[in-house]
Amino acid sequence: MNHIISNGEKGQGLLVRERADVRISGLTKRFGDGPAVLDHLSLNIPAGEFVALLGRSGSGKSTLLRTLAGLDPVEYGDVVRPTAVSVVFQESRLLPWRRVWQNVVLGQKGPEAKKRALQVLTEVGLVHRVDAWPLTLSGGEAQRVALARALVRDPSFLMLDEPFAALDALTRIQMQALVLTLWRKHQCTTLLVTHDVDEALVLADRVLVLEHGKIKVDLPVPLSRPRRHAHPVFEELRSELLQALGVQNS
Ligand SMILES: Nc1ncnc2c1ncn2[C@@H]1O[C@H](COP(=O)(O)OP(=O)(O)OP(=O)(O)O)[C@@H](O)[C@H]1O
Repeated sequence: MNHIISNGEKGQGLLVRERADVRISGLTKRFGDGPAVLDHLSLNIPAGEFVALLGRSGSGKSTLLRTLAGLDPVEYGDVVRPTAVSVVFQESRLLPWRRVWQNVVLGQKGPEAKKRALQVLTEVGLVHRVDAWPLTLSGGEAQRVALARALVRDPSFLMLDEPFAALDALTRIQMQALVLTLWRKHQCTTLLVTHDVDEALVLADRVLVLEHGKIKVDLPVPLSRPRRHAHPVFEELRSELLQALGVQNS
């Protein structure tokens, strides 16, 4: 059943429904009297697609994601997205006074909840830390718990806001591989916000660049996975994206 969460002054606002595709049309967002951060932005993400969103700092990536998640209101325009969504942020946002498994199934108690936590913690390779306290986890482990907490809700739309930005290079590569495995298994529509062009090209079916409140570049990645950085098409796409971001390609 469709359910309108917030009625826009113009457009329908945010509409949630069972289907797993995402449709955005004419989305406009400004803070106070400032310029439009999102300016009549339109975008469709078919069910199951993995999309990466790049853009310079301050270009509105997090604002778009927060709006899709329902954390910021839709004031102008229409957003239609699946009911079941999960978001993973750069920081794991775990409650330090709850054990790992309790953080995963926040609010649920009893043996069934713990069993479910064990299932998803196994998927993210962290079942051995099920009873640990968050403060004893490494940064990578904490993000695995955040991923498990996202998965436990069985999302049909998964949003990742620079989830690996604070991790070292090796851990980031391991986490990228994990995200691909989880995406394949769960087949959820996925939107990854990142600053890392190579990360976008390794993971996504399609890479977007946000600029002046609009999608400036919408680039399909016609490469099978696993992807090699040295592949000529990979290098071509990297150059194109770096140019779009105004970065010199050395
Ligand atoms: N709550 C807010 N109040 C006022 N301005 C805001 C608010 N949130 C974001 N902005 C402004 O909106 C613009 C876009 O911010 P946003 O965080 O979406 O960009 P971003 O592309 O995610 O940046 P970064 O890559 O640095 O994380 C920025 O100019 C920011 O200052």
